[in-house]
Amino acid sequence: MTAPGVLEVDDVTFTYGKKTVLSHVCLDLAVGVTVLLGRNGAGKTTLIRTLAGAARPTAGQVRLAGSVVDGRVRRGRSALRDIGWLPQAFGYPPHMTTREFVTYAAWLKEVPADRIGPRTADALDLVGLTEKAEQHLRALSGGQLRRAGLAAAIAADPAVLILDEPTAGLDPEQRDGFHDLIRRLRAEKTVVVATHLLEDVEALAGRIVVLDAGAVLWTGTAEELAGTAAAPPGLHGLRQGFQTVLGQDR
Ligand SMILES: Nc1ncnc2c1ncn2[C@@H]1O[C@H](COP(=O)(O)OP(=O)(O)OP(=O)(O)O)[C@@H](O)[C@H]1O
Repeated sequence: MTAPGVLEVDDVTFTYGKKTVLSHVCLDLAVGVTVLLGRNGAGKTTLIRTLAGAARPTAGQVRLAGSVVDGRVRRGRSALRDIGWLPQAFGYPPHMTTREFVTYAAWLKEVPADRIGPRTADALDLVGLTEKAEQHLRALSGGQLRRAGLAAAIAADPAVLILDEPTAGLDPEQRDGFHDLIRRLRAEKTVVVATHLLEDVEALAGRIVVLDAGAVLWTGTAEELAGTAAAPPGLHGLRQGFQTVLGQDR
């Protein structure tokens, strides 16, 4: 039996027609933060969608606590209920209030009726949107909207939280706020963050998985990444390390 919260990626391959976008990806994602780092087009979003059960692998499986994550209900309880997902861009009903949006997300994830109110309140509190709870989503700023999306993703208190480029397009202050939030969640959840920003890697630490051309090229810590370029940790060292790791592919 796998440890609770471990998302197993077992030899996952994904193709669009003849184009292979993920190739034999194997990962065990455990409690804490794992950063999926890769250049544009490396396959991060495709892997994220596969982890979230939004895309079914062409071959291989994703499993959570032994249940296959593919959108189908197995043994009466879908693994998807335990997975929260914040896509890069998400559609939202502009006339819904923030509270209605998060409440709806909790309902979709089948949170028991008497728990929906408290869970929604907790999620809004965690992302700092309690004061905006009765505002329409269309009135929120980009950063607030992203936080509303995060509140929706955590509304059912999932064991796994999957975030696709959560800090893209945010200003430095909003980005710091998001990093703080993720650091708070990582103690008890399996958090997977796809990014191409080394600032995210530096702020979130955790485990790094470098994805390139659809394959896992390297895994390790931030210190180890900088170490591949014999550089000290820090943004500059991470950049040098990332380039060194990518260069090893050629
Ligand atoms: N619907 C699709 N049909 C065909 N090819 C696709 C489709 N979606 C993505 N791809 C291709 O799959 C590859 C991986 O894309 P993906 O979006 O997963 O990468 P990414 O690492 O998330 O990139 P980015 O950082 O730019 O978001 C790219 O070459 C992309 O062009």
